[in-house]
Amino acid sequence: MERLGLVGLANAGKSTLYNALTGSNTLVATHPFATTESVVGEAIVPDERLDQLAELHESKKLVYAHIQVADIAGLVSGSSTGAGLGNRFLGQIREVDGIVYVLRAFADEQIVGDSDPLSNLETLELELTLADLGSIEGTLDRRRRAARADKSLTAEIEALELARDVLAEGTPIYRSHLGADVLAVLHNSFLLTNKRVLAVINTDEVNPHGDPGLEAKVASYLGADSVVLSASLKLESELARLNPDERGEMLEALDIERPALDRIAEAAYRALDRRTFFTTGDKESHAWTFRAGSNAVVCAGVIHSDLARGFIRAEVIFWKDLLEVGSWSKAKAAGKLRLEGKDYLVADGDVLEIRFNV
Ligand SMILES: Nc1ncnc2c1ncn2[C@@H]1O[C@H](COP(=O)(O)OP(=O)(O)OP(=O)(O)O)[C@@H](O)[C@H]1O
Ligand SMILES: [Mg+2]
Repeated sequence: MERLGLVGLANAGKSTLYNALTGSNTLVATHPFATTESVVGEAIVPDERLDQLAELHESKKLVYAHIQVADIAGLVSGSSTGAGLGNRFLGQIREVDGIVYVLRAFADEQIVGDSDPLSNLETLELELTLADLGSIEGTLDRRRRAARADKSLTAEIEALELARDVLAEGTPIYRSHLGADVLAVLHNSFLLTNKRVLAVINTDEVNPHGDPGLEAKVASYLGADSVVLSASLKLESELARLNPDERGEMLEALDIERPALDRIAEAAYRALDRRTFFTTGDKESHAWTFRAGSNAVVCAGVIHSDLARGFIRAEVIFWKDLLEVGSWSKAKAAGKLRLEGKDYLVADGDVLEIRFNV
């Protein structure tokens, strides 16, 4: 399962977000470095399409997609050289597939820390970039030594040098414009900045909608297709604890259309290139996760390896079309189910039934 790491300065609100996303109860405290060991939990990726499909078929069970979330110890300026909790948590960041920068914008004199999201972001990026620079220089040394006996390493060394130059300028790999061939080489280097990033600006409770101008600044800093969201994570964590009725009332009173948590989970899922197909019926409606660009056999294998092994064909209808027709059996009777073969590229939102024989 894909894992998202929450990265931020001490007291930025990472554990608050972690608890809200995963329904956990990890320590949230006003003192910095409350989190010393990273913890990993699972967050539901809410999906209204699944809700509607389940309603249509009166499914007894609903299974949402999930992503893993890791709460990581706070960074400080100098972390890459061992300050604060130092290098320990850098290893924890290495293990995640994508990073959520938690940027503090809320002000509270009782809680130490800087409330300027852009300067938060600069500090965080610099630490990750310096850590990458150190590790890539180590790799380069080793590869150069190995290359004396093995000329086939020349191309790899050139790619590493390009990445080193980018990092030395203070630019993280994710906004470096390095070519795909270089990125492919870097894949083996387990860098911290060679990952997808998202940013969450953690606002004051009185201002849950945030500041669009600030959001735009953070987005332009992070680069063209970056995702930046604003939320008061304290408020969100309180909302997450309410029952659905109370939550609905509260959201309405605060004029919040969708909880930020839902938007964060969904944006992270998409940023990690995850997509969803569904299976649905009276027993169960199920959201299955696949990597964007997968074909029907690969998706069949997500459900069960037997379905991939014995794949014959897939019956497919887009979720919206299924809702319009009224049910799977009506869609079948009306000839609205498409028959697709192994190579069919499954679309986000497709409803599938796999025909197979083992
Ligand atoms: N939007 C907010 N408004 C006001 N207070 C907040 C907000 N978000 C978090 N806090 C408070 O800030 C403090 C620090 O939060 P939290 O423990 O989640 O930070 P953290 O990033 O996990 O810190 P650490 O790096 O020390 O583990 C807590 O007291 C929390 O209640
Ligand atoms: Mg914490």
